[in-house]
Amino acid sequence: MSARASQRTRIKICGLTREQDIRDAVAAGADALGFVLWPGSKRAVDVARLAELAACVPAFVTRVGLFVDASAEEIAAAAPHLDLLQLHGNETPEQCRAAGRPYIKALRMRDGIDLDAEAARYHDARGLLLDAYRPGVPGGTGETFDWSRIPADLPLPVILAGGLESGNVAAAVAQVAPYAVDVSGGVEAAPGEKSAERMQAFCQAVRQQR
Ligand SMILES: O=C(O)c1ccccc1NCC(=O)[C@H](O)[C@H](O)COP(=O)(O)O
Repeated sequence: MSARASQRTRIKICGLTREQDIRDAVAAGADALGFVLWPGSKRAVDVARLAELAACVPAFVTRVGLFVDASAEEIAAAAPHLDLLQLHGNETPEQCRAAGRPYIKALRMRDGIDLDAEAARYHDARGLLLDAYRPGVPGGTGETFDWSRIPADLPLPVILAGGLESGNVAAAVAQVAPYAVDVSGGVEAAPGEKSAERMQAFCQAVRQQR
């Protein structure tokens, strides 16, 4: 599927830690919800908490588990509560495949990254999530990157991430026409605590554009 297909933009809200935030995100119109299984995150949940939160997600909303260089055992323990993996570390294509689950590969936009080559390496990914690069920080930086660096004809769906919020997401969608947008810090009241108003504003801004 072309990353720039003319269809509605999917919305993923990442870093959910509270049941009410899940209800508010779904009411706002989120298509997918992300749960951070990396213990180093301010938004981390363990598998027991993931199980509780995942049980609150209604049908037809995708439960995405975010991992950073996790072991196969760690992924397998969480997988029963997830629909999709988001592999956000330095996982090789072989490690991604070894998880045996549908996955999206997060790529941080370091200088010189060749997205066409990365798309070929991760050809069986369900999409490429493109995020800002800050050395030593695996993700959730709240920073944008230069969207003009994204080739127009990538062969995988593009999930645009990094520093999006209600004030810039319409411009991002207009410029990149991604398959989906991903937001975490831009819809928070505090780390790990989403704001119903900010999620509403974000989803409305996306919908007004495409
Ligand atoms: O959220 C984190 O703490 C995190 C930690 C390690 C890897 C990824 C992490 N978050 C990723 C995301 O929340 C999103 O996929 C994306 O990076 C957007 O984040 P933001 O810039 O805050 O909107």
